[in-house]
Amino acid sequence: MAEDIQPAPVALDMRAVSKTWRGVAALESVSLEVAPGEMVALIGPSGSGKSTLLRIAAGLIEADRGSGAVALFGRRVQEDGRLSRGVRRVRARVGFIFQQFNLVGRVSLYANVLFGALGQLPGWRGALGLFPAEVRKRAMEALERVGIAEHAGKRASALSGGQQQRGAIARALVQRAEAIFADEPIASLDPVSARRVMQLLARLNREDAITVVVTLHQVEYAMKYCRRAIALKAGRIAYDGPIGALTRERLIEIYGEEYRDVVDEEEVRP
Ligand SMILES: Nc1ncnc2c1ncn2[C@@H]1O[C@H](COP(=O)(O)OP(=O)(O)OP(=O)(O)O)[C@@H](O)[C@H]1O
Repeated sequence: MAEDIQPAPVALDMRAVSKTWRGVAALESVSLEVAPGEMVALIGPSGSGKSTLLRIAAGLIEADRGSGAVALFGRRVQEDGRLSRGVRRVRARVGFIFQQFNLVGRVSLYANVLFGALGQLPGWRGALGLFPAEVRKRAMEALERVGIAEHAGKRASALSGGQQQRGAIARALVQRAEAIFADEPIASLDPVSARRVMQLLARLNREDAITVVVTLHQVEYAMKYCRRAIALKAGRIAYDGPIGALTRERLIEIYGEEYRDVVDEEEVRP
């Protein structure tokens, strides 16, 4: 008898998700799917709901009661505004990267990267800092991969923003994250560091098939590194499709009339 072939579960599946903060709607019935191995830019004006969406997707916050289900790799994260009981296990499959790097400043970069493996160890080993040799080897390999191994022994707080951000990505590698959700990872970085971080995310997506969802303020970066864009406007999906089809007029619809001036100014620059 032929075996049933199960389709691979989608990496992120959100159904009719709404979120209201003290009476203000941040997300209104948002539904989307991200396939494993995609690299998706989440764009839209300030306050359009990008961070809220990413946090709900990772199970860091609960959606409103009455919302549909959110699943990662076929596992329930939350439904009807309640986190599922297994949410920690599901969350462990996602590396979350924040604008402000989120490393522990007073310990070494190396220790921060090791922390990525905490979920894989029995609690007491992690608490005592007893990381097996194999994990320590993986931590150094991850630091080499992101190009900052020579800084391993430095306190995280002594590193530049770009180095800290690459450290956060190395931590996600040690975590063996299957997806990386990056919330404005380059907003605090200079253009050279920003490019490095985006190149790194694109490389991990390409070489390791890590699913990447990245919120970006700069549309140019989205165009350069992502094939698909999801645009939010006032908590609703205003665009979901190939980045190449995001025309100037569509962008003006998303960002408002003033965006026309931004584009025009850029066009007349020598
Ligand atoms: N913790 C919170 N408490 C109250 N309101 C919040 C909270 N977080 C977000 N909001 C509100 O929800 C809406 C969406 O915010 P969100 O941060 O998700 O947007 P965003 O698109 O990520 O914005 P930005 O690009 O400026 O980071 C905004 O009106 C914001 O003020």
